[in-house]
Amino acid sequence: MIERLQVRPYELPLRRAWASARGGFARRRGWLIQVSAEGLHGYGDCAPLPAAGTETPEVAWEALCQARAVAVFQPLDLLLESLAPVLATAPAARFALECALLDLASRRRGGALRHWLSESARDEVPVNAMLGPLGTLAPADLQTACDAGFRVLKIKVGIRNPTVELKHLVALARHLPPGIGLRLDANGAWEPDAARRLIDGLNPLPIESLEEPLREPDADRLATLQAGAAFPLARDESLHGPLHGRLADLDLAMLGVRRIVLKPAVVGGLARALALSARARAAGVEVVVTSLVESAAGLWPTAQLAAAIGSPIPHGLATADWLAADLGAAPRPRRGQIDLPRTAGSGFDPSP
Ligand SMILES: O=C(O)CCC(=O)C1=CC=C[C@@H](O)[C@@H]1C(=O)O
Ligand SMILES: [Mg+2]
Repeated sequence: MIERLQVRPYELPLRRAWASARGGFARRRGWLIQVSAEGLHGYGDCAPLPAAGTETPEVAWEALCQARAVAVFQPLDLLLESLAPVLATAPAARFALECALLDLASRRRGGALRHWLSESARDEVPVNAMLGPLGTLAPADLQTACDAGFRVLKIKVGIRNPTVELKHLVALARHLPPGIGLRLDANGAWEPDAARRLIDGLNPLPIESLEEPLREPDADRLATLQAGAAFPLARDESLHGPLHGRLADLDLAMLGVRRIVLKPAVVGGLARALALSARARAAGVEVVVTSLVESAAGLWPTAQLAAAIGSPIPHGLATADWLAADLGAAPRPRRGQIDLPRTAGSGFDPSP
């Protein structure tokens, strides 16, 4: 039975501004959720980012207020169901509440959250380095990430002229050690012709994947591009535009791409992301989990989800260093992976 649900606002500055073809941000604002029962606490993070596909902060706040109003004396496993109508359009709020409930439930059981999600969860998660926008990068930046043990380096593209960007990528790739791949994210920047030319130019380079190449990403156009690409194309935010309501019964082999990117705060929670990933992998589609550049309270359960999914492809969870302050100790990669603790719950504990 839930005894208390607290919602605390926070605001965390970034060390340097985040930039992408969809805009950026210099700070992350959200709410730390704490659910309490029998002397134990569970935590979740609601940090909406509409550009990535979540609800607005106003809609999330409304949903959290409703949750706070009805939570006390509810059984843990019934809260989300009782709020289904309001949470249907508030995935970041739903994610936060579910994380807090599952963190508490797994602490009560004395096991790690990943084992609540899957008995065969791994204890470590391979992750990519997130280097930021291409225009800011020199070979030394890539070398630093390689020296830290990352095998996949993610770079934001689609911000400057495509010909300039291609030249820059060719120059950077010349300095890459063997076995290192570049993960590019265009965040929907290009028209089909520009995307086609870019992909032709990228094909000889060590590109690990390319997220969201197209401004209008319909499945046929993506499939044509994918057929000419030597690496996986991935859908991320375009899973949640017009497709969103149809995701539940969509054949995921028909998305036009070889990979999907799942952000549990956009999908509406850990269990939903896990189910979607199982369907994707059964359809032969690769899955990558990424953060929403949120606080440690959101990053820990997202890393637990990635461990439960168990996909060997590096996940986008090395974002804690982008924040100049945090709500607690965050998962930090070592040698290109996050090692998850054996302790009960998600791994998050708030700083005193
Ligand atoms: O994937 C990563 O390594 C980090 C997460 C990440 O890149 C993103 C998080 C939030 C918003 C986006 O700009 C971006 C993405 O589109 O994947
Ligand atoms: Mg992306």
